[in-house]
Amino acid sequence: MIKVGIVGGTGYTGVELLRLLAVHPGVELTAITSRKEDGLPVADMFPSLRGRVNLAFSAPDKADLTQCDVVFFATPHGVAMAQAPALLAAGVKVIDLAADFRLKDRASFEKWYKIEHTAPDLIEEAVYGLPELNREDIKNARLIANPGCYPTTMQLGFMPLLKAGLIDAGNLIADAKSGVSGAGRKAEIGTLFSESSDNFKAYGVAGHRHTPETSAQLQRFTDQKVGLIFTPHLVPMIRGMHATLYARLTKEIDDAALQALFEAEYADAPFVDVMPFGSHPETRSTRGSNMLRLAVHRPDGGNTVVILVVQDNLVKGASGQAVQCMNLMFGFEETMGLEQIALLP
Ligand SMILES: NC(=O)C1=CN([C@@H]2O[C@H](COP(=O)(O)OP(=O)(O)OC[C@H]3O[C@@H](n4cnc5c(N)ncnc54)[C@H](OP(=O)(O)O)[C@@H]3O)[C@@H](O)[C@H]2O)C=CC1
Ligand SMILES: CC(=O)N[C@@H](CCC(=O)OP(=O)(O)O)C(=O)O
Repeated sequence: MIKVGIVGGTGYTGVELLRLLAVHPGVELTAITSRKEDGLPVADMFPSLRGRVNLAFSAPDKADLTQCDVVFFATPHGVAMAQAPALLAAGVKVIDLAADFRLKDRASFEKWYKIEHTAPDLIEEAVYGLPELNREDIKNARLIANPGCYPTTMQLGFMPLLKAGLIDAGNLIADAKSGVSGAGRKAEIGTLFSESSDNFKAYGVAGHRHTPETSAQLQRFTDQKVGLIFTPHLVPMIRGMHATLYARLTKEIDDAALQALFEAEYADAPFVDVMPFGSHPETRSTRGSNMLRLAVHRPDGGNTVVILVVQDNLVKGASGQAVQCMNLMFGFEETMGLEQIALLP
């Protein structure tokens, strides 16, 4: 059994980590922090965890995280970078669900997140926690930068096409929609029921911080300069993400070969489901599960490939992916504790 701590246990990704880790056979939860709820039993705040999590929240300065084997940061950007150096020095592995270590270019991080990086020495060491791209590096990592939810869909959709040199890398388009839980549990006008229900809108069209994250990662797979237009939208559902990705083919390939390319790429990826060519994945087929499903399309047999990608933003888009990384880092089966089937209807 490994000892696990969670910083930020009261937020949406924090409680999702608790849901997954409470029944993970290789894990003992030993510390869960909250600045505001020090001393409150976790199950008093989240009755879904009654009888499963018997700990109380502790204030961050009271929790002895150095006793843990691994600490997850389910916190806003900037928290993990302040605490990771001391934890790593004490031999504790760190998985950050925020963006502190996702961008290798410090200037780009500071531009997009508008905070100074206080642990720049760790940026190079951090491993980007997308197992389908970095499985071997994750196994040996001490520090994981867990990907953003939108970047997971975009990378897993575009990567096989880029690797095969089939598309114009300079003209990638991603039109993506997120459920409201993607914005976290903090109070914000835009996520009020009366603002976000029965409504649909784009945001961040002029530039979103997930564009540089996705472009930088995809750049590893092509010699062409990656150019990505990414438009996020907020949809009136609680969980779920749907990305529609467009790419222009630059080489001849038939539909069967295109499908075979994706199937071969993800043959050993337990959480990527390549659906039949031309099918229409639904977000509800992933709700509460760590599966990402995708389907390849080619409208009118032309030279535009459309990839449809769905996932649960809180599971494969955040906490499930973080547990998948933990499994790899500690030699557990990659799927351990992550085999939930999506909730229907
Ligand atoms: N929601 C999603 O779908 C996804 C989120 N992410 C990322 O995961 C991280 C967490 O997101 P989410 O769970 O949605 O956020 P929430 O706003 O729901 O939760 C944030 C948590 O962090 C704690 N917290 C806030 N500030 C501090 C601080 N300075 N020090 C210690 N703890 C703090 C809060 O607890 P308290 O106030 O009780 O201390 C709370 O538990 C973010 O970086 C987000 O960008 C990534 C992918 C998807
Ligand atoms: C719906 C919504 O607001 N979503 C968030 C993304 C959540 C997320 O994944 O944040 P990080 O990857 O940066 O950690 C947003 O667009 O800012």
